[in-house]
Amino acid sequence: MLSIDALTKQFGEKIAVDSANIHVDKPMMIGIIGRSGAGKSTMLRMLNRLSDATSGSIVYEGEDVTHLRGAAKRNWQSRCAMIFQQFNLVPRMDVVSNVLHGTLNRRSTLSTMFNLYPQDDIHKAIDILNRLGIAEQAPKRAEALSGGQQQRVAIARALMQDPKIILADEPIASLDPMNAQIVMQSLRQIHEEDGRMVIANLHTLDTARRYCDRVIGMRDGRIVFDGTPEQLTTGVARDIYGAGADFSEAATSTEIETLDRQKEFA
Ligand SMILES: Nc1ncnc2c1ncn2[C@@H]1O[C@H](COP(=O)(O)OP(=O)(O)OP(=O)(O)O)[C@@H](O)[C@H]1O
Repeated sequence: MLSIDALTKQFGEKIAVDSANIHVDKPMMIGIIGRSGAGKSTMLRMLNRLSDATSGSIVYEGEDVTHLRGAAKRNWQSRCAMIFQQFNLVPRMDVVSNVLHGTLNRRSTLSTMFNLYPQDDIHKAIDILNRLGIAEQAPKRAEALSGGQQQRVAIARALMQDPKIILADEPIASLDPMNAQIVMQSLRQIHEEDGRMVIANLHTLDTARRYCDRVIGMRDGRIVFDGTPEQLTTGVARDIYGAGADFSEAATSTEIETLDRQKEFA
């Protein structure tokens, strides 16, 4: 389904991603972990073609997407929608319009200029917002929402494109533990109910373990681990993070589990 072979990105002397191989044969939820600078963002950006690979290939369902250009590249980008740590919404625009922005790729310049959206798209946007539990926020300006709500708007915008793959670059890094949990649950729900593949860069181990079917560990541009959450032992994690014997998992925790424990005792 998705084959990444010897994918490499070089910035001058720096090899940000070094000959990465990832093969995925069915839609799953994949977490990419590793310390800052390990190459996680560069990997997702190459997948989405925001950044061109220096060498190697990305093949999705038999189609080589590594060198697509023009309309074919835009088509690929709408099949693998990306969400970001900082949500990338238009702050002063209302929530529905932000979500409808997800259809820009397939709308004419004229309808875009005059902000004309087909009724069907508006209904679809509201349905998606409803599904993510934020339909009542639809008329508000994006900037009036909490971070967790804004990230769900960003997910809704991505879903407008009906993507096969959702790429999430540190989707919860700016959120408090409660909102982080809601956003990760939304991504998991989209994966389970729609069968979409989700690939998320996560800077915390517990989140990857808890929500993902498969975890990929990167260190200095290389994939040093690819396995199930169960296989991700503390020893393996120490290796991924390049930490010493004093490595503490708590140092990479979003405290989601702590939050759950608090709920249990409440
Ligand atoms: N446009 C660029 N020009 C030069 N070097 C870059 C560029 N983008 C990334 N790098 C370098 O490539 C390496 C990998 O960066 P990348 O952002 O992919 O890592 P990351 O694992 O996502 O880290 P973070 O979590 O901090 O974003 C880093 O050393 C970074 O400095």
